[in-house]
Order: sequence, then structure tokens, then C-alpha cells
Amino acid sequence: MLTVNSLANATDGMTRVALIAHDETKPDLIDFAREHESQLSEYELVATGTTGKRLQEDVGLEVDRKQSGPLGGDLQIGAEVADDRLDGIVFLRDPLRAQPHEPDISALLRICDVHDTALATNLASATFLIEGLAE
Ligand SMILES: O=C(CO)COP(=O)(O)O
Repeated sequence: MLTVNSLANATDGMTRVALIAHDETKPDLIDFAREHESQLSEYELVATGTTGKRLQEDVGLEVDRKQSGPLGGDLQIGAEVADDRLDGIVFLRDPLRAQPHEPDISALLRICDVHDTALATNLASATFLIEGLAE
């Protein structure tokens, strides 16, 4: 049976959001983060390694940086989903290029469905997710 995880489930009351992007989609994620910087700065943010570095350096956001995706970062974020620590994930995947760590990516997407955690994999749905979190 699936567990239910509402948009405001944070275990400690603080909204916690993961931001992840593959190399080709990082510019889109950085633009998205700049656009929503004031809202995102209110949240606990977690990101895979290189994405997190860009968010810190290019946008100035405080980010809990995990390993880079190919080195296990997706799995670390998946573990947070399994612990119901995350309220939402924006994961701008590159739909046109295969990734060496595809099994890790699939695992992350799957555990989001198991735990009913909000997951946006493109900019249009990311906008809905971020607007939903603000409500
Ligand atoms: O590969 C990734 C997600 O699958 C992202 O990793 P980086 O943020 O380290 O580039």
C-alpha cells in the first residue's frame, strides 16, 4: 500500500526541497532558482553535488550538498524521500542523453512514487510544484 505524503509533510516543520539537474538542464534550473530565489531561500534545500555548487555560487542559495549524481547523489536524496524528509523534488532530467547512473535515477523516481512525494521533472511542472509549496 502506498503511503501518503502531502506537500507539507516536513518532519521538523521546515519545508525541505531537493533540486537536481543534469548538465544540459543546469542552466534552466539556475534560471528557475533565480526566478524563485526569495521563496527558495525560505526552505531547506538539498541538491546533488554539482547542481548544489551552482546554486550556491550562481544564485547564492544555502544548500545541503550531497554527492554528485554519478557518485551516488541521487541515491542519497532517494534515502531522504524514503525517510519522508522531503516535501518536493525538482529534478530537471536531460531527456535526450543517456546517463551512466540511469539505475540510480530510476530508483529516485520510483521511491518518489512509493512515498507519494511531489516530483517535477520539467520546468512547467516545477512551476506548479513551487507554487503548490507556497500555498
Ligand atoms: O547526475 C545528476 C542527477 O542524476 C546530477 O548530479 P550533479 O548535480 O552532481 O551534476
